Amino acid sequence: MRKINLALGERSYPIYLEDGGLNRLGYYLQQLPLEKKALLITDSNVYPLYGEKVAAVMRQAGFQVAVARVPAGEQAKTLEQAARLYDLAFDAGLDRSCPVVALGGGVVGDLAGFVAATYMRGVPFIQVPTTLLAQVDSSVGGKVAVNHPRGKNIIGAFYQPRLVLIDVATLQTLPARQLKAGLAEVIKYGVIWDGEFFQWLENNGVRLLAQDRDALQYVIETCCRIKAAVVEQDETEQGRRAILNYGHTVGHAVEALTGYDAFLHGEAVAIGMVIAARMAVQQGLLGYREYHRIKQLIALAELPAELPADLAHRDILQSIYHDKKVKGDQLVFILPQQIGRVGIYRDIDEKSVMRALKE
Ligand SMILES: NC(=O)c1ccc[n+]([C@@H]2O[C@H](COP(=O)([O-])OP(=O)(O)OC[C@H]3O[C@@H](n4cnc5c(N)ncnc54)[C@H](O)[C@@H]3O)[C@@H](O)[C@H]2O)c1
Ligand SMILES: O=C(O)C(=O)C[C@@H](O)[C@H](O)[C@H](O)COP(=O)(O)O
Ligand SMILES: [Zn+2]
Repeated sequence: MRKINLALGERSYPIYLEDGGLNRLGYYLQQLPLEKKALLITDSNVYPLYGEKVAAVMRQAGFQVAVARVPAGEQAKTLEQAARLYDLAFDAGLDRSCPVVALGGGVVGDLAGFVAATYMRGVPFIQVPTTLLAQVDSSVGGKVAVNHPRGKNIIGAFYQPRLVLIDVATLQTLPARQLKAGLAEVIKYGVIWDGEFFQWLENNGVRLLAQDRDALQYVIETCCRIKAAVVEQDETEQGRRAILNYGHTVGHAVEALTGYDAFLHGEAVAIGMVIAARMAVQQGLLGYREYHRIKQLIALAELPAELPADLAHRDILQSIYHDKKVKGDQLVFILPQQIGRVGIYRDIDEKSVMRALKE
């Protein structure tokens, strides 16, 4: 078992990385000051795989467990689903010391986290991520949210979990497309933070596609350490944390404009990362060779790199104005300066955006 401690002043929480760790969730929960009633939130795909096993482990640890299933996929990240989960929390008799446990990918984690943050103004929240994307990104750092028809993650909070338990064994059942989508956020860390990690990915990416356990463990731990370091510097994204949004300015627009359906989050972010890198070249910030390396690694991960032809660039531009990084009428982009370092640019004009959207 590997452990990372994410420290935010007096508040800190453990991130456990343990192959087969689902079996020890009860033990980890017993280390926390929790009342013994819990709401376990999962989705329709994850429940048959792990739901009852995790509920049994929690019951062996003395918890009364109510299990809630939401539909699988992005469409579940809504206020309507949150309202249904509040009812279930009431029915289960949860008080303010009773945990909400998220068992699933980033959608379950964001939705369950939003419910935990707002039910009775906040109850303990436990993250048990089961996709690569959730294990390397969404389960760490406290961003929780639901979508609004007019934008991604528009209704949410910063709400840290008490505990994150990452069991790489759960990735064995993850569909290949979902694994690849998680690689987008993995590649992101190489571009924004660690050029040597990026180079490791260039040399070992195929091992990840083949679900090489050691490679996955190394990547998950590396990404969690990077995310923890960034969140510790700027928990509520007043500045530096925005670098974790690299690729998301256009990525979120692609998701919203295609109905949160045609592209998985990681796929949309991959497109956004290439466009931001192209913009960096056009702005004279990044060399063409580095841009090409980013495009090549995204291709190695079998991720999309360009916008769908039927997506109007004007619509993307309009959607970007809803981005949460926007201040006033300033468009904000996270642009690579080299592989391993990005800058936050608040002075990007519409003409530059339209130029970068073109291949
Ligand atoms: N809060 C954050 O910091 C943060 C970071 C990145 C992404 N996100 C959000 O995360 C979401 C994307 O998360 P995701 O990519 O995990 O998608 P997801 O939660 O939709 O899961 C992907 C699919 O895989 C299934 N699944 C999950 N675990 C499985 C397993 N072990 N075996 C088989 N099937 C499994 C799910 O049922 C779903 O159908 C987006 O909404 C994005 O906005 C949030
Ligand atoms: O944790 C962060 O900060 C991130 O930006 C991580 C992103 O990968 C993630 O998709 C996040 O939900 C996007 O943040 P948002 O504030 O643009 O919704
Ligand atoms: Zn993301």
